[in-house]
Amino acid sequence: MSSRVVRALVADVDPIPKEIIQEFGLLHLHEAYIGIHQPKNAEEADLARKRLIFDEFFYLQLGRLFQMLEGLGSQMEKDGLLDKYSKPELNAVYVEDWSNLTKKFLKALPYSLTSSQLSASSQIIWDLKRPVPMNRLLQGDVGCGKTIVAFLACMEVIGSGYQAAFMVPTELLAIQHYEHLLNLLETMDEDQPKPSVALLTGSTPLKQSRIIRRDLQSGDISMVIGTHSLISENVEFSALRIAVVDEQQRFGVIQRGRFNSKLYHSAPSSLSASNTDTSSEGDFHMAPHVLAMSATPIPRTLALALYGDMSLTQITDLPPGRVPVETYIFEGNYDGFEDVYKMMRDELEAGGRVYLVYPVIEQSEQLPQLRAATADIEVISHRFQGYNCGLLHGKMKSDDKDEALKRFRSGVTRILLSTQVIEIGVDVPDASMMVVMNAERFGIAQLHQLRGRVGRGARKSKCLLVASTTRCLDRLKVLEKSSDGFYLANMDLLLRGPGDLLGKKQSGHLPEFPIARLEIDGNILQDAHAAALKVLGESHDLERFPALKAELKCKRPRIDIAPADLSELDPQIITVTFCRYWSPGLGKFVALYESGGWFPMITVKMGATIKQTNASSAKDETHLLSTEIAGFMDYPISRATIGTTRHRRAPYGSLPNDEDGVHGCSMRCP
Ligand SMILES: Nc1ncnc2c1ncn2[C@@H]1O[C@H](COP(=O)(O)OP(=O)(O)OP(=O)(O)O)[C@@H](O)[C@H]1O
Repeated sequence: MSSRVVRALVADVDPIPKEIIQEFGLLHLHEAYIGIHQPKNAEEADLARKRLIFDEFFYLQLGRLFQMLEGLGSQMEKDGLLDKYSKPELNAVYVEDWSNLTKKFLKALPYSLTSSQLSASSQIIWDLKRPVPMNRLLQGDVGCGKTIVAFLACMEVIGSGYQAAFMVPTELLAIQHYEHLLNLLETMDEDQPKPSVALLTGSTPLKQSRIIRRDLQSGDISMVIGTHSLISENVEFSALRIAVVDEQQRFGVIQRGRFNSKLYHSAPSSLSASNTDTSSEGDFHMAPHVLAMSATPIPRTLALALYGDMSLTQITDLPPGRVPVETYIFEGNYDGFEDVYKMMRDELEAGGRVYLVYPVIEQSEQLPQLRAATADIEVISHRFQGYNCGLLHGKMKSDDKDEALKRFRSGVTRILLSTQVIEIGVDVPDASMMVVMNAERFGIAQLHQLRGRVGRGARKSKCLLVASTTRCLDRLKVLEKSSDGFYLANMDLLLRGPGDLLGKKQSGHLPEFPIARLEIDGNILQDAHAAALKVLGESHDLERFPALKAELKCKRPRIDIAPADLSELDPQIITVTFCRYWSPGLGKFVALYESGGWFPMITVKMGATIKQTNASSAKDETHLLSTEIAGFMDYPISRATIGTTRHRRAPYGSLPNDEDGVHGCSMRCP
């Protein structure tokens, strides 16, 4: 059968331009089809496979970039976008041209930025000065100093009179960042008005949170740090210009995207008096810039496949003076624990501070082999008399958690028994030892994160991983050998595949690749990305490559657009509702859009604002889903196609919640 099909193939079927085929050493598509079915030798089979994989990646990258270009107005913006992706190093604003506030903040830091931090900040500030919303992922190994880069970005927009929001996944982290920022602002020169900063979390008392919300709306507060409370509907900003999402892998695409509905409408606030900003009136209705930060390094291949529509910035160096954490693996038997306790005692006697990390808070009958934090505190206190022990876990009240961390930070407690609640972001530079109980319960990337809680100061630090059985020792050994998060992530990718590495939440957003395997085909993906940039660089709208354009169109989801009454549509405010199942019973729905792919693109009329609100006739579920679409609005928005749509499963990926392959996406006028 297959040989008959192969014989019937027309030779001239290749939509990819000849120059790309030559430059990237590809087989012609016809040869690839023959080669994959009837290879003459292994080399030909390999080349055929490479070509077919290239196509899988190429159309994905081309589709995303094409969508992004479509969303931009002028030729200059389009050139700018392609330039940004092809030569990111050229798009940087040097320190002299940062806003006065940012420069003063930089000057007040107790250290100099590393070269990676400086170049990341310069690239981000370049983006902030453009009238197109930034969508950037800042990656780096644990403890590399991403927070300060994000703070600088916030200062830049505040210095230009706008507001900044900084969202983190836990309260503990929110408090830590808040206090850190206040300390830094404290040391700044007095002659400059200082930004007012607020902390908003689920535990903020109602009265206080009302005041904060009022001041955010009026513009009296320039920056807010908090948990996902920041994206709740009742938080409104007067001029939100940047949303920083720390530890972005903890938030879904949906939550990140919610910032997009917090468009800014009003003129810049009081701090703009001293600004050097070049923003124009044209960005009046712009969605905020989004700076996502990821502490679990993701191999570049995966990042491209996952976030092909985001600019990527990596911090590749660590602050000077860091000594790599020494890692030791122990078996959790009697001798193993005696060795561990001995090392702990030595560390404490030498003035160090120790984290003990447990997989569970309380002992469980089902899993008696797991050591539990609360159950162990007596044992440890007894064993290490003379050293105060503290307890920290997710079930404690917010104030108690904060207090426990403060006591550890100040050295009142020298041993902190904790769960993985400390895994992300906790920064106690004097902590010098970490012991992880039942270490086999944690993934490699997670252990690397945990280990990153020590070795953050100049003191030499150690990490002791205690495994329950000998069987698990080998898997943990990779941590003994390497302290490079990118290397470990690559190992994880190779050993366990992208699904396990990313976890369910993130890997659900990976497109499907029938032939390619991300863990081994990363080079082809990079080539495909470069090829897509090249093609679009030569012809933004692909008019010069009609066969390619036609092919791309076939690869996008098919959409039937029903006619709708446009007369009532206010082009300034359009409400978007996303229904898993399209239902004509939901009232007068109009609109949505013409393309899809892995992320559907929402296109709205020039100058229009998408405001996401609750559709009045919608039930709860619809409302919930209505917020999901916001997650896809990471694009500059410029054009509208009005109608009601249904589309089939995207051939190169699927939409979240794509259970039956049929979606309805609707846009509704208010
Ligand atoms: N250039 C620098 N020189 C010296 N210390 C620095 C520098 N940059 C940051 N630091 C310090 O390094 C520590 C780690 O920084 P930060 O908390 O920003 O790391 P991070 O990248 O967010 O890491 P993690 O993901 O582990 O939380 C902090 O104590 C910070 O003050």
